[in-house]
Amino acid sequence: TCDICHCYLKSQWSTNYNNLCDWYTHLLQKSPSQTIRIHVLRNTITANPTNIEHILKTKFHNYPKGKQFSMILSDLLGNGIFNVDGDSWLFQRKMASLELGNVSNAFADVCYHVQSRLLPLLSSAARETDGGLVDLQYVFRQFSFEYICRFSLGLDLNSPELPFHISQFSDSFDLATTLSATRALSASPLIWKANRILNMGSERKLKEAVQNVNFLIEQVIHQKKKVGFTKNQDLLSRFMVVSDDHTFLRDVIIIFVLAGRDTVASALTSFFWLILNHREVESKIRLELDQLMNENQEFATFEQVKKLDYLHAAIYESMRLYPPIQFDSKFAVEDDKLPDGTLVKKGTRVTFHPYAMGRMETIWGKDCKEFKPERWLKGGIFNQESPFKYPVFQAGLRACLGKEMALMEMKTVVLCLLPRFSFRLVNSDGELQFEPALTATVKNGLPVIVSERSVASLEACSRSSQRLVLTRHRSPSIQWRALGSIEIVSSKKRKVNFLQSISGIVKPSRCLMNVPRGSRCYGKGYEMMSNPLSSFHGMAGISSHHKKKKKCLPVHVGCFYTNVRGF
Ligand code: HEM
Repeated sequence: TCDICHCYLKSQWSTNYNNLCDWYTHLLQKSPSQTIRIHVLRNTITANPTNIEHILKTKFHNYPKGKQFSMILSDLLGNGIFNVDGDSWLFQRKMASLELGNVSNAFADVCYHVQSRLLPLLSSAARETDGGLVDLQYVFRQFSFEYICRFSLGLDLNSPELPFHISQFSDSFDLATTLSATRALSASPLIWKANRILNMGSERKLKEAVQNVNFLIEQVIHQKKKVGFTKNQDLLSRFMVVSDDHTFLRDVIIIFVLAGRDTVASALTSFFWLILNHREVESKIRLELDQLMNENQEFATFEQVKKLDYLHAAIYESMRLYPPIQFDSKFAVEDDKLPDGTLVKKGTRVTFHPYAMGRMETIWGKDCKEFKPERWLKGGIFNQESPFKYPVFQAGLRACLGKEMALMEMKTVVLCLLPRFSFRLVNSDGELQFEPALTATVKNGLPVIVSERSVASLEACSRSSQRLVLTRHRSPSIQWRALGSIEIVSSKKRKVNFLQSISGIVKPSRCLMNVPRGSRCYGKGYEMMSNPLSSFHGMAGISSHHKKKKKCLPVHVGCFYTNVRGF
């Protein structure tokens, strides 16, 4: 008799929505209590922050992960922290939080990893004529997998002594997570359980993949025992000091690989998709970095990274709209009543939905669907919201332990990539669509054209409708050559042809940039449009006035600049 259940059972939702999350979002937006119930799934789904505080904090002990969840992932995750409740969870949490507390140590490692793996990979792609085609989602998955292997297993992927090729591990790991996730999609748990007993179909493949993963981790443990591990900084070595139980060690490590890999890659993928669709945000990030770093500094320091409020806000904002873990469930131990009056029966499931929550007007206001990092800033400083409004890292006693590390890792990647490369989306239309997986995975990846900024830059402005901010580069004097002339459109939308308006040297306090000698630019807020006519040379830089005021200068540029050095 329930319309929602009817629609669910007949999959009628799929005529209007690309995925289940969007349909749930629609239902939650319509619900006065921001809570719905799918009776046939015995599932209460909520996007109500007060309910979430109740589930994750006030009544934490009534809402453990539950057997249903741990059974689905038990073959891969064993008794690792994700998959257990009670004392075993508490012990692992204490141990792991010691390890994850020291983000500044991890920063050095992330930098090393970005420089030795990520930058060379993108540079080689960018060297292709007209830029190289790369799938950023794939690149980020590889990067975060390799980094988390370094962090948790201590594997140096540049070392000739690596006990196996990293792709062996990542392929088996991928297969095992995908097949575990598909268990949750089967109509009844009895189906996959029967297949497991009979060792058939995807269950047979899952068993083989898990055996491979176990074998490879076992090899690492053996190698560590051979060469010694007490002085090592990685997570496995730390746990090996307190335990010799290989199954326990394996379970601990697997969780970290899972927790730290796909989440970060997913967050980076949607972040890049968003900023490449919102060039003004990308430009503000570049500007913020530029203002912070010294003239000849190659990479930001840890202390500098902590000061990047705008970037921090942009990352939070992108995960508000695209949380890597779109929803999460618990199972009620006893009957309960949520603060909004919804009754929850013992043994049933309660799901909270960060993806839907990011789209709720009741939480974020009328502009909730817009990508606006500014909503996180007060007077230019990042302003934290309640984690129950934003449970992207979960909240309460079981909140994500790797949050700080993940944020630092993401920021480091963004800071290293943006000044060096330009990215252009291959498919810039439409919304992101996701595949069914444990963490949000973009369907068909994120193909982009990457080119090195020092060679051909400002390519962002190839479409006249795009906005960008020209920022001062760190090198002291920048020679640049732009092909095409520029037309300035005043704030009154009166077009002034750039070449016609040549009449003296620009005043530094009022200009967009020091344009060719004799050219004139007007005050802030003017927009420029292209009109390919001729080429000119000059020095580029943002005026000290704007730098001091930390103001961004929005411009429209419609031409392709080539041979721009220094931007
Ligand atoms: C953007 C990146 C990340 C996001 C969005 C994220 C989100 C989450 C969420 C939602 C949970 C709760 C899962 C549940 O209990 O069902 C969680 C737990 C956890 N995360 Fe993260 N995570 C991220 C990155 C990381 C990283 C990099 C690490 C470690 C290297 C990590 C380590 C953990 C651990 C150990 C837990 C289990 C905590 C517990 O059960 O007490 N996470 N994370």
